[in-house]
Amino acid sequence: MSDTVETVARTSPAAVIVAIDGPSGTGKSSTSKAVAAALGLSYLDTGAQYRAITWWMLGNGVDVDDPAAVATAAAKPVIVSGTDPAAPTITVDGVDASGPIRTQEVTAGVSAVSAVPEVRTIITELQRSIAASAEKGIVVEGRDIGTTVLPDADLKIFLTASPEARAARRSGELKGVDAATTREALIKRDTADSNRKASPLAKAADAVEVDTTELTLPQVIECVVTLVEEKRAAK
Ligand SMILES: Nc1ncnc2c1ncn2[C@@H]1O[C@H](COP(=O)(O)OP(=O)(O)OP(=O)(O)O)[C@@H](O)[C@H]1O
Ligand SMILES: Nc1ccn([C@H]2C[C@H](O)[C@@H](COP(=O)(O)O)O2)c(=O)n1
Repeated sequence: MSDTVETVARTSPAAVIVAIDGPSGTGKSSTSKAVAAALGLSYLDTGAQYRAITWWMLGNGVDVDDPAAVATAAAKPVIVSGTDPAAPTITVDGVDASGPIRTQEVTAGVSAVSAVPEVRTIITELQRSIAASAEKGIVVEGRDIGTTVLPDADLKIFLTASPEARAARRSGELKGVDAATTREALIKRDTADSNRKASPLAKAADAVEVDTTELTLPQVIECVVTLVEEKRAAK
């Protein structure tokens, strides 16, 4: 029996596992949190976990551009994710990391750290165990959830949006940073995440693709809630 089959078998039969993947700024976090809250499911932001391990590396003098050094240190930090969609949390060695993991320094280093296979093995194991303990089910968002972490998920969604739309959304958050700079930065990160060898950003063959370019956030949420409800009814 594969790890994933065990994961699904340990959750209640009514539990629904939803994988939401896609490039940066497509709306994964906003959508996943809202869908989980609306349906009483847990929520896991896997990008936050990769950011947390990157933050620890930076704070502990590990060169994030040295894959061997990152691999050697990968098992040292203890990362804990809280899965309440109304108040998701992330700690590293017991310290709240929710603010520091969003800095530019972490954003610039996270693609290199998350490309290291030893890092992915540890974080993937953690993600599967969190999904397995979500009694009512869970919405897990990231880059490789449908392809690698939870290939037997009940529903897989792949969100997309044009680079222009994604840059405009991010520029709205990052006051003072122009859309062209933001666009270049997110394309650079997507390219690195899509081209790494270890479980790259990719759409699973059985994922439903939702292009959010012309959709409002409430429209995307409604679309995904409907898809989850259909899956639940068919279980
Ligand atoms: N359909 C939409 N229309 C307009 N704005 C949106 C839409 N979806 C998300 N946003 C906004 O875009 C920004 C990025 O969304 P979000 O953080 O959910 O994306 P993400 O895919 O999780 O990004 P990342 O992978 O970089 O964490 C947020 O400010 C969010 O409110
Ligand atoms: N399943 C995942 C989730 C995230 N990553 C990496 C790649 C991203 O650039 C980075 C930060 O994610 P974000 O907070 O922007 O969603 O983490 C990954 O490799 N696999």
